[in-house]
Amino acid sequence: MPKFAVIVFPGTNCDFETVEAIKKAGGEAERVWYKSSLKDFDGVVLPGGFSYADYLRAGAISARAEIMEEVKALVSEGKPVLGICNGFQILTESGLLPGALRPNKVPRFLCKWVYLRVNDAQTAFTQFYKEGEVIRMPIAHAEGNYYTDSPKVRIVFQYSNEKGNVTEDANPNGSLLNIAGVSNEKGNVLGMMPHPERASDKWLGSEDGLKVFKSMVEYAKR
Ligand SMILES: NC(=O)CC[C@H](N)C(=O)O
Repeated sequence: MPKFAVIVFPGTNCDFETVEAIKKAGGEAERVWYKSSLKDFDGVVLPGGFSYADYLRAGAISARAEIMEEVKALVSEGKPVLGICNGFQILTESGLLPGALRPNKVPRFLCKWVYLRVNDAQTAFTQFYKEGEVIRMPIAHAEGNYYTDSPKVRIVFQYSNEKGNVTEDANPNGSLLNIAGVSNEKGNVLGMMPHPERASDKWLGSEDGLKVFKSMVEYAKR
């Protein structure tokens, strides 16, 4: 069974839920304090929260922690690395994903349910979805306004309406092309602002996020 490290920085707050979601998806998972080592793990999840209180820019300080060098090594070995919300911010700040997450267009914290269109079902985290599938998950962020000028990016999730139309109305934060999640060219690093772990059981209001973890667990078995 593949084993995942869920890295905990000072201020991380979605680590327990993320561990539960990975276990439900059939993997093993452990919370790993950022001063530890990543030996013996088949993949990594950087969960959400407010690491270092979003000081300077969200994710900027965590991105410079020593453990991120180990994360980079795992990425080059082809292992799956998922960043959720603050984790996505850490991935862009560390250069593991292109682009940046700027303050929301309306500069305040947004907490609400959104619809997403799956644009790329070929990554390590989306192989169990269908291209064009519409899924529902919560967002909770102040700095989720994604921008990039890099062509080396795969658009994985886009904010859409219920029918899957990628419209301006459906864009909560001003992201370029309604981008909610991107991966690297190889498809083994995914960053996403919506929270799949908060949509991983019916009693949470949706289990549409579970396939992110199921896909990742399956990919890590290879
Ligand atoms: N839920 C989160 O991970 C929040 C991320 C970050 N602290 C922000 O507000 O943008």
